[in-house]
Amino acid sequence: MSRAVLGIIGGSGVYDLPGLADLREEAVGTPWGDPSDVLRFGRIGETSIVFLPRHGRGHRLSPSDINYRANIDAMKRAGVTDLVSLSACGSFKPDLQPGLFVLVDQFVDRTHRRESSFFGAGCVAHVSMAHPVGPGLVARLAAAAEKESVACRRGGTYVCMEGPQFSSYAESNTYRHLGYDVIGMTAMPEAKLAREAEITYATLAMVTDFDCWHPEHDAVDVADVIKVMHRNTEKARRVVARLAADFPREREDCPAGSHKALDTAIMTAPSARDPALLAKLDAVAGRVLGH
Ligand SMILES: CSC[C@H]1O[C@H](OP(=O)(O)O)[C@H](O)[C@@H]1O
Ligand SMILES: Nc1ncnc2[nH]cnc12
Repeated sequence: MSRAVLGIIGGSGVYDLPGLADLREEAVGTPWGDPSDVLRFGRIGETSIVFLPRHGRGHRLSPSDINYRANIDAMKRAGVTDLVSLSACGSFKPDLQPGLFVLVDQFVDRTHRRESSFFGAGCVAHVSMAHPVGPGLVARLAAAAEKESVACRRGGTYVCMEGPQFSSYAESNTYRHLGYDVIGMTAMPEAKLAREAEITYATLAMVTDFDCWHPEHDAVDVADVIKVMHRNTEKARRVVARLAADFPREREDCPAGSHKALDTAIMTAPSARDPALLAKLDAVAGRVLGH
């Protein structure tokens, strides 16, 4: 058993987490480069919290320029066991309206210019992404939203596009006809890297717009997203505060296997492993590599 530490990654419009007790900031370096910002450490009740704004304070980083590996590695170094990702998203369903929160349970990765694995030449690993979010963490988020009377839908598929431009009408309709629920630009490779790092992950997707497919709504622009996020941010913070207040002291085993994702994932024979890559994997894979 290990002590539970709750990580929060803030997305568009969520650049801080007010109300953390014992707040301190630390620039955490990683072998993969610098995370998007300093990590903010604190506590809500007895639960340790680590907060990171994924685009950096002031929203300096575009989705394609975020160093997702550094962000997840830094969270791992900070001891994070469970990670909640807050994300603005567009909706493909008439009943998933702006203002609604969606606890997505599947992702489709359409990104193409991001580093999406800690592993590679010299240490090859294949983790399962069949069930990318932690069901226990999702259940806790759903309970927190309910207690805070924040409207929240459980389940849904988030398609992650490269961006930074929003989708064309043809793309939007294609995703809609494929049955996807929401669209954003950041959950991938974040969720994949969290799984490789054996961190339990969940996305709280906050609907801000109908992208550009809806005949009764204008095509999304940044002003729409900001307007809705101004209303969403306070709700998201309340859900996080409630989640933290009710969080267990010890890390719970994840039914999706996040806590032991690397048990059977590494293919490369010990004798064929690259010492330089193994050194970089000290935090992410230290449990199985014996660092
Ligand atoms: C400002 S609209 C597009 C932007 O918003 C979402 O960011 P995040 O997931 O970090 O909340 C979307 O993925 C885009 O990065
Ligand atoms: N329609 C949309 N497409 C991609 N990312 C988004 N973030 C918020 N709304 C979005």
